Order: sequence, then C-alpha cells, then structure tokens
Amino acid sequence: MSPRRRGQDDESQIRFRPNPKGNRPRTKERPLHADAVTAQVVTVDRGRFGCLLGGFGSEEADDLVITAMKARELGRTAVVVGDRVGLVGDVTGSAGSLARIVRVEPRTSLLRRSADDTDVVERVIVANADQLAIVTALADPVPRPRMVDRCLVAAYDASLDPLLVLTKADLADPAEFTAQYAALDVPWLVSRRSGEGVQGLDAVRERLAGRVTVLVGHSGVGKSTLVNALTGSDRAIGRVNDVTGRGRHTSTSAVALRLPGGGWVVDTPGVRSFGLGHVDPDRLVGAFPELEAGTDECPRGCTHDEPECGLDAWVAEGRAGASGPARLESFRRLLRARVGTPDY
Ligand SMILES: Nc1nc2c(ncn2[C@@H]2O[C@H](COP(=O)(O)OP(=O)(O)OP(=O)(O)O)[C@@H](O)[C@H]2O)c(=O)[nH]1
Ligand SMILES: [Zn+2]
Repeated sequence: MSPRRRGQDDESQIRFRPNPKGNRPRTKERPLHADAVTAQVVTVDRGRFGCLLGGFGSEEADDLVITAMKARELGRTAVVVGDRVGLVGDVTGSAGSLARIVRVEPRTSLLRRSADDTDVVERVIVANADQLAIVTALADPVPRPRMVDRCLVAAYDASLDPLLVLTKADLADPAEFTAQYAALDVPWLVSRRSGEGVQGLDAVRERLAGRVTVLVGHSGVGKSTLVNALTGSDRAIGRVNDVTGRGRHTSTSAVALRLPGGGWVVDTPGVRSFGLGHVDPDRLVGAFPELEAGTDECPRGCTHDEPECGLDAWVAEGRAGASGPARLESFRRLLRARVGTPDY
C-alpha cells in the first residue's frame, strides 16, 4: 500500500460516532480548563492583555506578567484591567510567549461608562476595584465641579468608595471647593508642591494602602506627578514593557500599578470622557440609604427630580435626619450632572 493510500484509509476510519445523548450542546463537551492558572489583568493594549500571575494579592517578589490574548470561546466577553482570569497555554512569560485567557472570574465591582449620555451601551473600564480617587487641581486648571460630580456618580453606580485628591494646594485654598462635598461626606486629601517634591502624600498613601484604587482626572491636574510619586520608579509596568515591548504611552485604556506600601492604583490615561447614560436613578439613590428609604411614596419610574417625587415630603418631615435637606440637594445635583454633555 502506498503511503498516500494508507492515509485515505485512515481518514475513512475517523468518523464521528453518533452522539449517544442526542443533541447535547457542544459547549458542554469542551474541556473545563481545570489546569488554568489564575492571574489578574494589569494592562490592556490592542487585544493583548498583561496578566499578573497570582493576581494583585501575590507577593511582590513573585511578580510575573504574562502576555495573553482572549481565547476564541470567550466570544465578546469584555476583559478589562482588574479582571481575574484563568490562563492556559504558554504561561512562562518568556519573550514572545502568548497565553490564552479562557475564563473571567465573577467581578466584585465594575467601573463603567457609556460613550455619551444618550448611549446606553456601557463599556467597562476597570473590574474589581474598591475605590475611585478623583484627582482635581485646586487651580491651574480651575476645578470643574460638574466633572467631579460625574465621577462621583460613576463611583456610586459602581459601588466604589469615592475619594477626592486635590492637587496644587500651594496655589489655592481648598475650603471653598470642599464645601460643595460636605453633605456628600466624600473624604478629601490635598497635595501641594514644595520645592522639588510633593507634600501631603503620606495621607494619600494611607488611604490607598491595601486597596485597589482607580485614579481619574483630566489633563494637567498633576495625576502623573501623583502616580509617579506614589508608585516610585519600580513600576509593575516596567516588566510589562519587557514582555510586550510596548510602553505606558501607547496604553489606550487603563494600567494597574503596584504601590510599594501594599495595594494597587489603576491609572486611566485614556479615559477622557465619562458618559453616564447607563446610570439608573434608582441605583444612584442606593448610595444615600437614608433617602432610599423614602422612595416608597414615589410614583412608578420616578426620576427623583420631579414635583411628584416622594423625597421632598420625606425630608421635610425630618425622616432623613438633620442633614436630609442638604443630602437631597446634593443627590439631585448628581442626578442632573448625569445628563448632558460630558464635561471632562
Ligand atoms: N503648583 C503645583 N504644580 C503641580 C503640582 N503637581 C503637579 N504640578 C504641575 O502641573 C503640571 C501637570 O502635571 P502632570 O502630572 O503632568 O499632570 P497630568 O494630570 O498627568 O496631565 P497629563 O500628563 O496632561 O495627563 C506639571 O507642570 C506639574 O509640574 C502641585 O502640587 N503644585
Ligand atoms: Zn422620587
């Protein structure tokens, strides 16, 4: 028999046996990737994901960032910075290696935005963070309260604890600005330039220690200065560059950086707008428990910013406490900041 002939014979034997269980969906027969290793996404760049072996909780000495791409079977599932993933394939992290992401673990939080306020299609920016630090300069450029309010809405929607980091306190007094956030109870910290360095960082470090904090802020507020000072020169990103050959400046979305004192910051250089079309007023009121309790008297589908809203009576009766009126006013300010042109 010629080799060719034998090949044909072999082929004739490779027949699919009839499926004994009938039309069982094929997906169920796929391997479950029990051997997948766990990692957490630290960078996303044009379909390539930098994944930290072991995740954010791993010991610094073990830092190994593996480049991976999404396995076909994940389909359109979004994979973002902060996602905990399962990796198979080449997980050595050696130059030129490429692993496959076969699984995305359930997320504890999701920071989202929509393309604009009329767009209900939301994009995930960061997964599994627990704090959102809104970086704003007190002067040069002047603060944009509406932008800050929009970030607060995004934080409350994602159940992230908000934090205001007010930079350039050497140029302006923070009192006037912070007064606007008193009723919201948003913690704030200030930093200022002093000589060659930045002052006020110890308090910031303390607030970020052991947590995963997303940093947002528009151009020129001093966010890079802050990130550099907080992370020092030994950045996790340096290792990613070694693997992918791509640097931070080409990063289009977000990048997670390890803090020397424990915890992670996620910088968002590409986030220039924060569309909030996906935010539901009923979710937002969840961030104001003493008001939420008063929504029972609201008409169905209440926007909580209309004459029929039950919250006015609730607050007038003192049922939301002494700070009720100020809280309701702040809540409605956020509701209004949610719609309109993103001011970012
Ligand atoms: N006076 C003063 N200037 C500061 C302070 N922090 C940063 N700056 C300056 O503000 C400018 C902008 O700082 P960056 O850190 O580059 O700001 P950024 O928010 O990262 O801006 P982009 O790089 O455009 O995204 C720089 O000239 C900094 O030196 C501060 O606390 N006080
Ligand atoms: Zn209402």
